[in-house]
Amino acid sequence: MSTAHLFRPFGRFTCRRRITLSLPRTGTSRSYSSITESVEDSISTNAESDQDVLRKKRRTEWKRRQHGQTFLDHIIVHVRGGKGGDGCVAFHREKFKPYGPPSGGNGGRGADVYIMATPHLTTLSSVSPRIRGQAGGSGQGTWQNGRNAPPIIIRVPVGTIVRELERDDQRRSKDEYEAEEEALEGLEPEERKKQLRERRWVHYPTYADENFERSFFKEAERSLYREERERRYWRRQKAKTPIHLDLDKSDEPDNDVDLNAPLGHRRPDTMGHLIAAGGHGGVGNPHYLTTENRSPKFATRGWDGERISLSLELKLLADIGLVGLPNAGKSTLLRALTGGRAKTEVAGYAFTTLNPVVAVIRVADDGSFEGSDGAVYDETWAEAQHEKELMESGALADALTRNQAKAAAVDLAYNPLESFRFTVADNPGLIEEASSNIGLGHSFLRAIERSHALVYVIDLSSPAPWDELRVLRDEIEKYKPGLSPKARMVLANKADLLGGASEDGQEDPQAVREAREKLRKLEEFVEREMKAQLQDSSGNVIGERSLDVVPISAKYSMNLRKVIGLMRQYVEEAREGVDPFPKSVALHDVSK
Ligand SMILES: Nc1nc2c(ncn2[C@@H]2O[C@H](COP(=O)(O)OP(=O)(O)OP(=O)(O)O)[C@@H](O)[C@H]2O)c(=O)[nH]1
Ligand SMILES: [Mg+2]
Repeated sequence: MSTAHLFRPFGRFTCRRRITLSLPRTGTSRSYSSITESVEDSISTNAESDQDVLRKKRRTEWKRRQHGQTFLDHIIVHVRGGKGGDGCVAFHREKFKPYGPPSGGNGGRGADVYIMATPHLTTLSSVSPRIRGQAGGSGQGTWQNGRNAPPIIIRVPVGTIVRELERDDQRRSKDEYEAEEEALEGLEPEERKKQLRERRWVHYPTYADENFERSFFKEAERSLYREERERRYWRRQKAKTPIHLDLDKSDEPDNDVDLNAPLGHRRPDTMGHLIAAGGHGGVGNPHYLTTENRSPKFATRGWDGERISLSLELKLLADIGLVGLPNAGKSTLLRALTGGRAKTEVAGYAFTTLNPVVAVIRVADDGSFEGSDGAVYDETWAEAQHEKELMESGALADALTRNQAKAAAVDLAYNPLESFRFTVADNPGLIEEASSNIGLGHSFLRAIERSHALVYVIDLSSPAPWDELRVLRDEIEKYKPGLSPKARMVLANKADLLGGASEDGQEDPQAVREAREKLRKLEEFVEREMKAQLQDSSGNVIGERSLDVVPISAKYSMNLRKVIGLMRQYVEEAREGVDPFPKSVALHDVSK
């Protein structure tokens, strides 16, 4: 290849070696030169026409619709605590005791709803969008109280941010009081009063009208409404400080206690964080027994549980996050680093990647990795097209299927002794003014917020790659101040396009000089303007760190060993001293 001059100081490989295109599904490979014409033909004829770009876009969208539900990183959940059970109106009956005392039991408590971070989950897709706590059991005669409903635990992956939706948020569902108001809306005052009473009181059969006339009942009703006003006041106070939890640590208990064990069995200390309390049970008629009223014929119904709407947002945990403008080649790089295993779409238009994709990189003892065989990673569409052509021409008729290949344990699979693994997140492209919600906005950057290190991917073939870097740094800093010093490396991608490669592989000395000059300028810029300030825990600046600049070609898998080596070093440094199995209870930050 004509770009050897750029990589020479960085990598060990020889750039003139034969590059082969391996097709991961079949294992067939053939010389790169023999397939380039067909691939290039298809690119040149297809890339130009708008219709084809549109077709590719439609295909990506179709794929997203097909597979989009398997991974969820944001969901709105409407939660209801269980309703309390109703109190009971009953009188004790016994032989020779015609007028026994009131004996109605109290209702049981409705289910509380908890949220718990667990390391066993990786996506929010198992969380149901509507969660309803079970109602408490109703009280019964002979002083039998109703059963308390078992609590519900919503399990979410570690790294989930839980936010209660604000009162003015359109997506919020009604709380318990608003729901009642809505049900009574438009009713005549008399009818409204009747319904309100119906929702609060249980009467001894046929005694309802008589109860309403009695002063005991009126007194009880006044005191109930007083209590309710108080409750409503506290509920409003509570809503002023919405729930905001950053579940960064596992809440799972240490031992093997069964969280779903029936009541009465030993329970762990923590069930996570209480987010919606169940309603209290109503009280039975003995509660209203006084010296004046010896046979109260009414009891109260259970209270509604709390209703809240939560937004759950998952911050992915990738060790390294790739950040770059659209079309810089981030997805191509991720595919190259994983030997094509990372299923992330690659195409020549902006915003191909719409969701973050996290892939695991496995590194062997000798520094090799799955993509280190020098394969070519073209646009996914072009590869699929090529594979289709091979299929149609019958070239794959005798090829082993994936399962056969596995069974035969042929050396198609990358299977060396793995010595280190880490995760890398590919992100949608970031553009200038993303903070003003231009392009895809910033929302996806949460995926890399918890990364140990960030890596900028820029297009070296663009006229001024340093401008790209400036935009990226500023946007990241705008998104979260203090995030940009996490950047450790600048990958100058598409280096293969520089150097004036001609058909016969000859280098153009003038173009080579220009390419070298451009790289040098980029390095100078990084050294001058991109230095990261290192701070100690109390915020004092303790030094500066320069970023590594590595020219690569993601498409032709060039210089990637060097990249892997550096990434490994960053991850090792960051993991040092970090407890791999943090266990403490997550913060409950209600300050917002
Ligand atoms: N010549 C050359 N082309 C490359 C290289 N890396 C990526 N490309 C091409 O650049 C285009 C964009 O690549 P992607 O990997 O989809 O870029 P991206 O940064 O993921 O883009 P978005 O997902 O839109 O943000 C595709 O046509 C790739 O084939 C490279 O090293 N050399
Ligand atoms: Mg992409």
